[in-house]
Amino acid sequence: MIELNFGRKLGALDLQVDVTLPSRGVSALFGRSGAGKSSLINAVAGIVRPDHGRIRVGERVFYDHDSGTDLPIEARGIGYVFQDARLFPHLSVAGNLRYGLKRARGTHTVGWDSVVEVLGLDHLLDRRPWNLSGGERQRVAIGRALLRQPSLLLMDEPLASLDAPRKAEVLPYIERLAREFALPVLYVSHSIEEVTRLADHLVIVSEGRTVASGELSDIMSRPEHAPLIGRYEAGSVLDCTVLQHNDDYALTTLRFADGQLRVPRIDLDPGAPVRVRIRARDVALALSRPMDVSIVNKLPGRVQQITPRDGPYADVTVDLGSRTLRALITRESCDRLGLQPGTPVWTMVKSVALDSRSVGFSRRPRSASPAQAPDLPQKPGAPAEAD
Ligand SMILES: Nc1ncnc2c1ncn2[C@@H]1O[C@H](COP(=O)(O)OP(=O)(O)OP(=O)(O)O)[C@@H](O)[C@H]1O
Repeated sequence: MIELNFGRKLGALDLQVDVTLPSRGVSALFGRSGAGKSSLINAVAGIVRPDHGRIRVGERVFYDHDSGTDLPIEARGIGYVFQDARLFPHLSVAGNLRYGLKRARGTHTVGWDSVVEVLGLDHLLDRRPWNLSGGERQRVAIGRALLRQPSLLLMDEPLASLDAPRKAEVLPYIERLAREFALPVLYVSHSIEEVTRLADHLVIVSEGRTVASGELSDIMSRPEHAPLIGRYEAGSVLDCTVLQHNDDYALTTLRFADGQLRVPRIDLDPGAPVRVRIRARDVALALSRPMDVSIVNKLPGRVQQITPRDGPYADVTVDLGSRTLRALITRESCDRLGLQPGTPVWTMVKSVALDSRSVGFSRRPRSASPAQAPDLPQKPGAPAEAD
């Protein structure tokens, strides 16, 4: 585990961190600009020294105020990827990668060939940084950080300087590295779309404090976090697998623990793991099974919690069986339908709300590979397929 329990006053920022993170997979640090995310990972890297507390990564104590332990930056075995690639302009791509390898410490577990393959760098090795696109430069920077054989990879908004197409190009590489190399990644971002695609664990940072920490889908599903995530973007995250495609209608059916979802066609084989983010504002509720509506995704459940917001809206959390789905509806509709905790309802999600741009489908980095994808049982009472 990674134990981060420390504080530091930085100008007006009172950084107070208290979280335990898993020692594998991607832990995202999410929060608004100025929340303290960079300061937090800089303390882990040894660039910022805490005033008190403790930082431990696995068995290694990086910082412990009480015992006076404060490992120098070089001794921490950290890989760091910044917003800008910071490559050496006079070195080729291969030269930049070799620089990482030369500075490696400890056992070499990350090999040159696997880094080149996973990050798609083979055809770039002889090129100079000025000759690369922004996305390619970031892939080289990630490769260089990995070849240092880090015990922890820190990534501070690594896509922030890229335009949308370059972001889309680099994201699958980051997903893949988290799956292929068994090292923890701390990933700083203020983009919920990126976080949803990449993270296993989510930490919300607000005004210098770590205000929520837990499994991504759990933290995303809690209405109290909506103001921190952004009211427009807040919603639920469902881990699914591809069931089948309908080529005539260009649709794909996904399966998850509580039923199925039909979405615009996605180019993945049946069995492939996929993560779907469903915004609360895209979910409607009905008291009986809607028969004559165009919406194809209809899932039964029970109201679990109703959280009225200031203004016209209420957040309704619906228990689908083993997962929850959040709906944002008006308080007026809530009253008109007489919704209470326990009320049976049908949730409805338009397929067109689940396109890859607005939602972000993703191969899940840490789930089973397509060949091993679990054959999820159907919940009794769940519809045989999205109808
Ligand atoms: N050494 C310092 N002295 C004074 N103030 C500092 C120092 N370091 C950081 N701060 C302040 O702390 C606040 C948080 O900065 P930080 O970069 O950690 O936030 P962030 O969440 O990463 O934001 P962004 O996404 O914009 O990078 C900022 O207001 C910054 O000015």
